[in-house]
Amino acid sequence: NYHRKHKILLGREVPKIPFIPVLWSVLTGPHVDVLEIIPDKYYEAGIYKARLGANDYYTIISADFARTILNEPEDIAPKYQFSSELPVLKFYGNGIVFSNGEKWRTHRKLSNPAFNRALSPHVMGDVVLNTFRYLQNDIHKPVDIYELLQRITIEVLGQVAFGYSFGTLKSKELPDIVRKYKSIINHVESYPSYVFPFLNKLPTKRNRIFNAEIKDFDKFIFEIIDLKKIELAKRKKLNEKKKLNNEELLVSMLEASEQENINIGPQDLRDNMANFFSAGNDTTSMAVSSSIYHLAKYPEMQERARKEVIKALGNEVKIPTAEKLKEMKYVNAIIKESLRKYPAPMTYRQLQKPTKLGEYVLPENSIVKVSNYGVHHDPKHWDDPYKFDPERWLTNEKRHQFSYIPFSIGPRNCIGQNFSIMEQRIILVMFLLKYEWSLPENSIHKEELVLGPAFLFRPKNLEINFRERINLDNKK
Ligand code: HEM
Repeated sequence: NYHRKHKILLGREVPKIPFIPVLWSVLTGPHVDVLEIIPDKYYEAGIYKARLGANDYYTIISADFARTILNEPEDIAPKYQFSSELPVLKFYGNGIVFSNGEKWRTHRKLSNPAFNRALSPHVMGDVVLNTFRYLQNDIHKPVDIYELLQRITIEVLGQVAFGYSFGTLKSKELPDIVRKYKSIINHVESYPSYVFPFLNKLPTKRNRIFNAEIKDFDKFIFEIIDLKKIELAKRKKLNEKKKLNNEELLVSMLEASEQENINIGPQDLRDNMANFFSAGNDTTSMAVSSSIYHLAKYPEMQERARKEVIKALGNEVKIPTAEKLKEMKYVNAIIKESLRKYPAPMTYRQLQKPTKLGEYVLPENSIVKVSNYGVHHDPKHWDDPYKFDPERWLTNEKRHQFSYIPFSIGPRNCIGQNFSIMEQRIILVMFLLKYEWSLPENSIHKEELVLGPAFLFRPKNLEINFRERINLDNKK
């Protein structure tokens, strides 16, 4: 009667995941929603819900439902607002990733010019060359590939975001600020802090360390912002023709704010730098880890990819051009397939109006997660969905536009997707030229990639054996 009186649509009951798997996932640290293998009954519905703490979370695994949610204007399906007590918001602040409304629109407007310009492969390529030097003396030992890729992506982001070299590839010892940053991210991803928010207020040792690390990270970013502002003002005063390198995200944002006459304060700049930094680091590291892992598991794919690279670039280690990178169809199919199997699973929205999804009606204020992982494994759109198969990208088969959404689609899609694709291509192509690689005999990943307990996908101690094909003087 209440529903009828208030003209609220009624829909079918959304299938619910039983409490035990949800609890298990919380205790063991989830990496994919709650379910790693999604039963067909949920695919028939295209949606399921799970109760965590005080809330029901609706998870969308159908391409059609994903289209409905992701195409909603950003004020109808805004990002879900986590409580500001949570470590995730203490680190991300009110930057582009979690803000909504006018704030988000301003962030996006000021960030667009930097991400829309054509990228040069040289900064990334130089970092990969430094990686080869870094690995040189230890190449006979197994390499923790995810850890190595984090070093690479952090170094690339430091240089591209604010023209700063962290020096992650100079020695095994990580620079102090990078160690703190990684420790911050570990805490941000700790699941109990979401389910039992009161834990974040307790004066525990971990909370104290976290707060101190955030303070140090902020100090570091604020100093860089000040430096760039001074440099920019100096150049303007001298009316220098030679501009600052506006390929750097920070400089580009400062310039865009002047041109658009929008005053962006240091806190907003800090928040956005922290957002670009963490949104672009572990995601890309995971994507390349998956490509390298699958090429280790399937040596015939590795050989085929290498042949393609050598045909395009010659049999020597060099930085590829952006045009050459696009030509390599098989390498690009591997990258696409890696992003299909292990996408970034975080897309939380809170509906501002009741929303109809097929036979279901989600009430106003529902918390909805579009599961890129779920959508990417729907047997309606993917044959043998759990199989790693780059071949599926080499046919002309037409697919539902929303069946493949590793970077999301719609107003809140990933602003760094071209950046990441370029980075993945450069790393993979240069590694294929420089090394051959395989899984160690006793690898726990022989059958399937074993994931660690984290919010984003992350391999568990993935070691790879590398063998040098060509040395740095291009001798075989
Ligand atoms: C393989 C690599 C990457 C993947 C899979 C990925 C995936 C995604 C996804 C799914 C979203 C939407 C999140 C949501 O709706 O809640 C997103 C947003 C975002 N990504 Fe990425 N991303 C990657 C790399 C990057 C890089 C390299 C950067 C920056 C340097 C970046 C910056 C961002 C930002 C700033 C947003 C928020 C955009 C907005 O809300 O307007 N990402 N990303």
